[in-house]
Amino acid sequence: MKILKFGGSSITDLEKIKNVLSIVKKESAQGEIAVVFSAFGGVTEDLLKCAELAKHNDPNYQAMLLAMERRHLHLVKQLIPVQKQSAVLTYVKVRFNELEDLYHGIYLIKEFSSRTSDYVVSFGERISAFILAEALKEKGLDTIFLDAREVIRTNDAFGNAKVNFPTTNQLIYDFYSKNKGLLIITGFVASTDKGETTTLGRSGSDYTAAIFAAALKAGSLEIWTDVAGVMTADPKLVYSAITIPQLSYNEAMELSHFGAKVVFPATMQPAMKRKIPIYIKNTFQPEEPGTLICEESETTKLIKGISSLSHISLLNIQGSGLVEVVGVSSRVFGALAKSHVNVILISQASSEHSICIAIKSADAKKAKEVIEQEFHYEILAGEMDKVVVMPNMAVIAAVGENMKHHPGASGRLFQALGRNNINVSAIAQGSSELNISAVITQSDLQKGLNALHEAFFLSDNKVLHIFLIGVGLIGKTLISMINNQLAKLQEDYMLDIKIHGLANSRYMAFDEDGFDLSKMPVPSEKDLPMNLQVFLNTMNSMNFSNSVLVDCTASQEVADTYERVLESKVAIVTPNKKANSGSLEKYKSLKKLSGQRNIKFFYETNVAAGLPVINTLQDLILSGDRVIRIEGVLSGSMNYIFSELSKGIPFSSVVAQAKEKGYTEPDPRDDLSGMDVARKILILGREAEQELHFDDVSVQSMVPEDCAHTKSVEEFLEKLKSHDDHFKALLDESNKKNEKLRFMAVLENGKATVGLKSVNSQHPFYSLVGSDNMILFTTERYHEFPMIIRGPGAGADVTAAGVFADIIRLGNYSR
Ligand SMILES: NC(=O)C1=CN([C@@H]2O[C@H](COP(=O)(O)OP(=O)(O)OC[C@H]3O[C@@H](n4cnc5c(N)ncnc54)[C@H](O)[C@@H]3O)[C@@H](O)[C@H]2O)C=CC1
Ligand SMILES: N[C@@H](CC=O)C(=O)O
Ligand code: NA
Repeated sequence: MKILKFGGSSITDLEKIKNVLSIVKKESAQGEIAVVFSAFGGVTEDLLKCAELAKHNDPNYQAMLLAMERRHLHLVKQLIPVQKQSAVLTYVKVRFNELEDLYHGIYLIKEFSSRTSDYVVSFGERISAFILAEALKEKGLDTIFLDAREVIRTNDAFGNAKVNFPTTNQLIYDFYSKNKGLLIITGFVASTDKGETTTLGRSGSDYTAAIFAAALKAGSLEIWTDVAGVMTADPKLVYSAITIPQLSYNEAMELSHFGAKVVFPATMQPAMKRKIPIYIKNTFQPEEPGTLICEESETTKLIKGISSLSHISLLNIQGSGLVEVVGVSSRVFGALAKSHVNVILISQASSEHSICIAIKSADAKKAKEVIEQEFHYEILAGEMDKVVVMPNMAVIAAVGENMKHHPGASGRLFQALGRNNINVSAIAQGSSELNISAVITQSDLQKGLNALHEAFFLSDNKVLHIFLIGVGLIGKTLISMINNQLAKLQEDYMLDIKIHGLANSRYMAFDEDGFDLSKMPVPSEKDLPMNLQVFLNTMNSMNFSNSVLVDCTASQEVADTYERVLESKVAIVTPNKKANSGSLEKYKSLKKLSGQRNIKFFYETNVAAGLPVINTLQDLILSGDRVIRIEGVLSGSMNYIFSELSKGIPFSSVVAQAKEKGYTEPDPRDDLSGMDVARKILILGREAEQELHFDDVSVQSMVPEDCAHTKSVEEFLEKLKSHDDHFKALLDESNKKNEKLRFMAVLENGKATVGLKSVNSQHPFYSLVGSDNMILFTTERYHEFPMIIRGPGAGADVTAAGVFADIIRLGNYSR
């Protein structure tokens, strides 16, 4: 024998009802069953609303009642063939006539007691189960309608009546023995010894089903609902939440305490007592296994689920008067109990100097008052401080019996929170080891849930969640590099990378599951118009742990958001130089923010693309070296341009080629004007801990005066042609001396110069070719001979690879 229960959400309309009827038919073919039904979706609420209207003398209750009646009559007509409808229609009509009388009474005396309320709402189940029993007959099933008021006996605590189990069990058994057929039972309703109607409280239909399962010693109990079982976390907050295959009764209790609303285990007690397995099944995906709740569940996972409670306040009670004084906690909890404040979590360290208590925020003011009252004299005497209230907190909890046998659960939990920069304000774990709870700020809750979910449930891989602004040359190359390398990273490095947000200057797109990178997802008109604020808000609202903003634009506007991004605990990786080469204050403040909050900000490609320049310099400084002089060819495009020029190609053509090859900035005037190199030497100087401002850099521009204000890049390149001779003359002059033209930067004594030089064959820059960069660091340690870094310093591949390497490096710091 198996008991099935269908809630209101499974029977809201004709289509859903038909689906339920076929599930019942199928199940009944496989063995003996009995079925408990709730009222049709929304009916209980409507019955109550109607009563409220009547009680407030609002005649509109009549129209509402009529609508309810029509809804039920209509369902009868749709479910039962015409020739058999009349008896069922009569049953429904008689019930609604009774209801009409009842409401009229409420309307007249303007009173709606809990006794009347139970009677009124009982009509919902009584009508739905009756109609469904008749409809099932049409499917060839031999059903027997059972109004549970006949068999479930309770006291007269209306609204939440207590069951008299000995009598109830006997009555159920007797009814079952005398009536052979498929029992269709009204959920939720019961009656007193005197025959007054009562109801069984929250999730009462589940309770009815559990009572029947216990009384009939059922082999199992199935709760059919509109979700796929109990999930590992709230799927509204954790997109990757999955169904938990098995839970023990204890685990189900713990999870439900924290608001997993699928089952309310108190209602399952009768079944649990008899160790009857309970299945939570999805009416709309009946083939899915759902969740099994039983005495001892199996699992390979360390925990079963992650849960949370919002709107919590922490009270901190502390002072020297607490230490080694017997009875303090009894007084604290006594005072709270007297004023009906429920304590959710308690934590006291062995120093006994403070007691920390989590309660509902709604109780915080009252709790502070009563505790301060209780300790009035201690506070006056300075032995105890006033109670400190921390509002806007949440409790996050990992639940599972397996923690008992395996060390490391709490380590994993706190590591995941810590790596995501989530501060833990209080901790509690009972010796049952069924639950570890941490109190965190409410605004960190979603991120915390996701961090824990990743840490405990997803593969053991770390996942970086990327939001990429700038899907241009570098951005696209990066996407395809990640795509090519993903499998290897997942396998060998246990790192997974997902891109959830993409934007160029016109459009943006999001994907909670992560874009399919093999399809080169470039945002277009089918997506959303780009709006930077909306992009960042969406990124924050997705609230992934290990989120990274990758900025592959050259945009000042995007760079200006970095502080806000870091503040929202999202790491940044970027080749965009605008943030680090702006004001010195801005540069310092970003570094400080990233350092203090431990949110990474990586920008290796700001200088010399993928060449390890920034990291090397940072290592030198961190290990105590001091930079004396930096000399560099820092522009791949400029090196290419002057190298190619020497082959006799006109200047304007080589500039166009450099752009074509992806060496230049989005606007090549940024390279030719020396601005790009100026930015780079400024960044290097600042990385070398020098207080450099833009004014400290003198720049020689290669942009002819009349080309400077051209409106477009095309117009600029066109106009540049008229200056080819000028550049040819510069080249000839250098050639005459057997020298080469190099666009270089030098930083020494707090001043930098950027410009074109002619260098002889002795100079290290003489041998550079193509898009090469070369950087010479003369430092206290590298004094006699400088440290030299050389190689291609511009281009899509070497830049995207550098950005990619920064992203991978981030993986080392995340969980
Ligand atoms: N090309 C290279 O060799 C190197 C480039 N970089 C840097 O990489 C960055 C990207 O360069 P490329 O990919 O070559 O440029 P690109 O012009 O090909 O791509 C830039 C992308 O950013 C988008 N964009 C611009 N402003 C935006 C905004 N406000 N909001 C959203 N999207 C915006 C554009 O629509 C475009 O998709 C630049 O900062 C550049 O300095 C750094 C090292 C080397
Ligand atoms: N335009 C730059 C590219 C990298 O910053 C260059 O030419 O070096
Ligand atoms: Na670099």
